[in-house]
Amino acid sequence: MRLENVWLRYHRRGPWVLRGVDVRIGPGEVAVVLGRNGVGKSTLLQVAAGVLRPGQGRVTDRPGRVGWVPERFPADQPFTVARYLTGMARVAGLSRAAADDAVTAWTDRLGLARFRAVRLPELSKGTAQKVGLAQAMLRPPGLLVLDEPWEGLDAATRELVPELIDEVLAADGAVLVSDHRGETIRLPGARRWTVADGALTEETPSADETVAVVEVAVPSARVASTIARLRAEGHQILRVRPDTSTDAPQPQPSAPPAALAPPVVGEAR
Ligand SMILES: Nc1ncnc2c1ncn2[C@@H]1O[C@H](COP(=O)(O)OP(=O)(O)OP(=O)(O)O)[C@@H](O)[C@H]1O
Repeated sequence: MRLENVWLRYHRRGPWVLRGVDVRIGPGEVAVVLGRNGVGKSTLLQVAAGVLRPGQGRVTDRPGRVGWVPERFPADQPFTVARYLTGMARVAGLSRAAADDAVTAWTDRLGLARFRAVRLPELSKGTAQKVGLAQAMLRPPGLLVLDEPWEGLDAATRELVPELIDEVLAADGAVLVSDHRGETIRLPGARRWTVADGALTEETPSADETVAVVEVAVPSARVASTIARLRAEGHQILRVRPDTSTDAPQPQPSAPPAALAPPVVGEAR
């Protein structure tokens, strides 16, 4: 997909928010959009997603299926979670049966199962954000656009966001994500676009930004505190999984101590 000389302003005589943005993103690529508050990150994402049309310039080769997660999910709609998501799945072109399956799968995965019969306006902000995330993923998108997706989410769902991004990339989709909390700073392989004064510049990655994934094992009781400490040190938590080796025969006394520790925390720097 390419944004070609894109200019955008919200009012006829208003200031230009985007001034001649020219950028391209390909299948399997993720770009993090950075910049100070009010600089135009959301505006850029909305142009990319097709929510806003540029005043001048154009967007070409946008994938057919776009998943758009706005900064604030518009929860002021008179539907239950299940009705809303099923409707969105149908709009995305799924058959009734496939829509039902997708809604079940995504509400389960995002911890929304017990909210299926709850009306959108009654949801907390974080739960509504999860519905926004589910809605974008019901049908695998060729372009996933996430505007500050970590805002208001609980810790477990925040962990899931990089996983969802990876899944879209693995299926050759492209992902754009804005971030003012620095959560994506170590999204492995992400391009970094900075918006300032209406223009977009791309940082060229330097060699010391390459990442490695390190698995560490900690006692179950210390998982939460370890995650908090690693995050505070600027590491990205990729996933937390139980240690399956506890199902295996007991290790011999000579086995390394790591084999005895139950859960494993994966992290990258
Ligand atoms: N619907 C709108 N009508 C008029 N002006 C708008 C509208 N939406 C955004 N703007 C203005 O456009 C500029 C860019 O806003 P935008 O939301 O894209 O910035 P942002 O970088 O995403 O900010 P934040 O980090 O606070 O979300 C701001 O000056 C904002 O006030």
